[in-house]
Amino acid sequence: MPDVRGRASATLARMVDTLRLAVIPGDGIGQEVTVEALKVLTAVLGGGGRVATTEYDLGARLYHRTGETLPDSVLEELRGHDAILLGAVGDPSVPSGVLERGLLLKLRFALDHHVNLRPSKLHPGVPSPLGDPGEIDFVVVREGTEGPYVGNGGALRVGTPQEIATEVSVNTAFGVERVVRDAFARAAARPRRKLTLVHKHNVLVHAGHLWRRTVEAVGAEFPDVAVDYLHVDAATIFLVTDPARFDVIVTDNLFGDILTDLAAAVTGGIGLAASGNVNPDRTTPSMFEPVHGSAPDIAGQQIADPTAAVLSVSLLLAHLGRDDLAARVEAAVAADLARRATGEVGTRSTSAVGDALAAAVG
Ligand SMILES: NC(=O)C1=CN([C@@H]2O[C@H](COP(=O)(O)OP(=O)(O)OC[C@H]3O[C@@H](n4cnc5c(N)ncnc54)[C@H](O)[C@@H]3O)[C@@H](O)[C@H]2O)C=CC1
Ligand SMILES: CC(C)CC(=O)C(=O)O
Ligand SMILES: [Mg+2]
Repeated sequence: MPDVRGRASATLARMVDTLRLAVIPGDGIGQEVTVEALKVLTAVLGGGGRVATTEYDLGARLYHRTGETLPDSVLEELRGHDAILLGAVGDPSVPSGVLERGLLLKLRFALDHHVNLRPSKLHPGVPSPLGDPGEIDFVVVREGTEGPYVGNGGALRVGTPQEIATEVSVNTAFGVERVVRDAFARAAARPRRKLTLVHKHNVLVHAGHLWRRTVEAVGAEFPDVAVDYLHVDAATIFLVTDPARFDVIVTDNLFGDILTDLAAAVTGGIGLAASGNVNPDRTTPSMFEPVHGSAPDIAGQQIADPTAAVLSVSLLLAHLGRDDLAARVEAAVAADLARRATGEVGTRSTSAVGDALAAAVG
C-alpha cells in the first residue's frame, strides 16, 4: 500500500517551496495556450522561483523525428513530478489515433488517471447559445481508464466489403466502483448533493447494469445524495433544454468525452472548458489540460482562447491543496469574462488574454 498521505503532504510541503511541474505543450494550439497557463501559474505562485518546470517535446514533432510517441524513459521521468500540465495532442500530419492513443491515452492509463474531472459553469455575462438557461454549475466525473478507449478491438478483412471492426468497451467492477465512489464523494460535498448516472443500460446491458448496480450499492453509503439516471441520448436533450438540473454526472469514458464537449458549448464554448485527469490516490502525478484538442484550424494564429488551459491550472492548484490560489485564478477568469461581456475588452490575442489573467492573479 503506497504511503498516500505521506506523498500528499510532501507535495503540499514542496508547494510552499517549489512545485515540480512537467509541461507537455503538445500540438497545435496546445503550444500557444500552455504558455499562457504557465504565465498565470507562475504569477499566482508569486514568481518563477516557485515552480520548476520541465518541458517535454512530445507530439507530432517527436513522432516525425523518431517514430516515438511516449518513450518509456520519459514516462518514468514524468512520475517524478508533482503534476503535469498538458496542452493538446493530435496533428493532421500524423495518422489519426497515433498520438491520441500512443501519447494522451497512454499517459492517462499508465498514470492511472481514473477520474477525469470536467467542471461546467456558466459564468455571469457569458453568452450561452441557450439564451438564458438559468444557473449552470455541474461537474462531469468521467471514467478515464476503461470503456471503449482501452484499445480492445481489431479489424478483419480491412478495406474489403466484408470488413469487420470491433472496439470492445471494458468495464470492471473495480474500475466502475472507484469512479462512482469518487463521484458520490464529490456530490456529497456540494450544496445540491445530486448525482446523475448517465449510461445506456437499456441497450448496453452488460456494462450498463454493472454501472447501475454499482451506483445503487455505493449510493447506500451516501444517503444524503439524491440519485438520478438518464440514458445518454436523453442526457443530451436535458443538457440543452434544462442544464440547470445537473450537479454531478458520473459516466463512462466515451459518454463523458462527448457530453463534456456539449457541456462546454452551452457554457460559453470549448475555449473555456478545463479538465483534470486525476489519480485521487496520489500515487502518480495527475495531469491537467483543457477539454479541447489541438484545433489545427486555428493553430499558430494566436486566436485560441487560453482560458480553458488557465482554468486547468486552477484545478491543478486545488488538487495540490491550494484552494486559495485556485480560487484566485478562477476569480481572475470570472472577472475577465465579465469584462468581455460588457465590451470593456474586445478581441484579444491568445497572449494578451494570458497577460491580463497573469496580471490579475499576481
Ligand atoms: N485532449 C486532447 O489532446 C484532445 C485532442 N484532440 C485532437 O485534436 C485534433 C483536433 O480535434 P477536433 O475534433 O477538431 O477538436 P478541437 O477541440 O481541437 O477543435 C474543435 C473546434 O473548437 C475550436 N477550438 C478548440 N479549442 C479552442 C480554443 N481554445 N479557442 C477557440 N476555439 C477553440 C477549434 O478551432 C475547432 O473549430 C485531433 O487530432 C483530435 O484527435 C481532440 C480532443 C482532445
Ligand atoms: C483525443 C481523445 C483521446 C480524448 C478526448 O477527446 C478527450 O479526452 O476529450
Ligand atoms: Mg474530447
